[in-house]
Amino acid sequence: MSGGKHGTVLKEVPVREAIGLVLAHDLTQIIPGQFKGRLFKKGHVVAEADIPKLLDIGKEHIYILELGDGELHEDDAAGRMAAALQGDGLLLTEPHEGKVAIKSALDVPALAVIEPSIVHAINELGEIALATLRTDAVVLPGGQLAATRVIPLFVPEKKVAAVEQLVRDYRSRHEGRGPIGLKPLRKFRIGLLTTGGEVFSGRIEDKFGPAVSRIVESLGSEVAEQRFAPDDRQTIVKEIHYLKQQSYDMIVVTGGMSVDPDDRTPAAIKDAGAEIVSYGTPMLPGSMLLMGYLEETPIMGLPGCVMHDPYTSFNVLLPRILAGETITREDIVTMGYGGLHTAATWDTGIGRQRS
Ligand SMILES: Nc1nc2c(c(=O)[nH]1)N[C@H]1C(S)=C(S)[C@@H](COP(=O)(O)OP(=O)(O)OC[C@H]3O[C@@H](n4cnc5c(N)ncnc54)[C@H](O)[C@@H]3O)O[C@H]1N2
Ligand code: MOO
Repeated sequence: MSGGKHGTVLKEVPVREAIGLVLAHDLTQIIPGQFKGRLFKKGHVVAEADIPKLLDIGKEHIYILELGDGELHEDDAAGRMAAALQGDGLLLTEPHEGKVAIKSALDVPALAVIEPSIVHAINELGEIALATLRTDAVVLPGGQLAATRVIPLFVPEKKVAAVEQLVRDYRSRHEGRGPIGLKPLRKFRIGLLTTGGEVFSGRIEDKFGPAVSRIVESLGSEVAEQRFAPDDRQTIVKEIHYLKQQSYDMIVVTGGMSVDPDDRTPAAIKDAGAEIVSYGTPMLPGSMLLMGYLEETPIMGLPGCVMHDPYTSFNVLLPRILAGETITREDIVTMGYGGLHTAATWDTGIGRQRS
């Protein structure tokens, strides 16, 4: 018998003597490659047939728990933290093994909007955990963006009250908005201009159109029209003006973004009258990307890598634009830190070395 700080009583009972007793928490089974999840639910009354299953998952003893004053069971604590964090467009799962998932309730993709300082302050409290995606990550319909978790089987209620207070304070400073939220992506109709003499003449098949469409459609938007131009500055300018005339929500120009004499796109985007936020983006792949605005219309120049690299600066910026954000020079500048995606790394093993 061991007493918790606030009078909680935890009693260890050998599994073979536990028939008829009530489980104090969910019990997890893991079969690598096949299953990880709850084998027994909190509150389950142990029956004789359960004994071999309990022994199979390594349980020689089970806990009988009597919570003291001022303490919360892991499931209740995780549930209360998640409830404090819940806001528009979010839904919570049932507490499970001391954990609650916070998911998107939206039927469109959305941008995660997460305040890191509050996440840090909550985790600073200890014994409880809040894990989130990084802010600006894309959350698909029904996708998860955060989870609350309690580390011990029971925690002082005042820890949970401290989380609730942190979130309340944040909300009062931000018109009721919580530190974890979603910005739905709008459905954009995009005008696409593909440059390159080798494509224009039919020498090679266009691979940019399908690549851009796939990315754009995965976020719920569409390429409404695709035009083609040779590597001629005046023609590219004329085509950009044509797309602007059609009132598309955004203009994307592909190819001709680097340093060859035939790379006319950046100069043409400027000549078309665009305000250039940045030509050059400190991220690899996608360093030759251009971000600008033609009046209020976002315009991007996409380098060749977008055709064949699965994750480039286009994947970082496009969701933010679809969420209605205006990209600033500072947004571009800060992409360099953490922006190297071409190296083979130990944690993913999926990167490739490029020159
Ligand atoms: N000396 C340097 N070389 C390169 C630099 C650099 O800064 N200095 N930058 C590199 C980076 S980063 C990229 S990305 C690539 C590509 O840049 P571009 O956007 O200028 O691409 P292009 O030169 O127009 O074409 C490259 C390659 O891709 C083919 N292509 C282009 N468009 C299409 C299309 N619609 N469908 C199919 N294939 C297409 C094109 O035929 C070329 O083979 O430059 C690096 N090099
Ligand atoms: O713009 Mo390049 O893409 O860095 O590969």
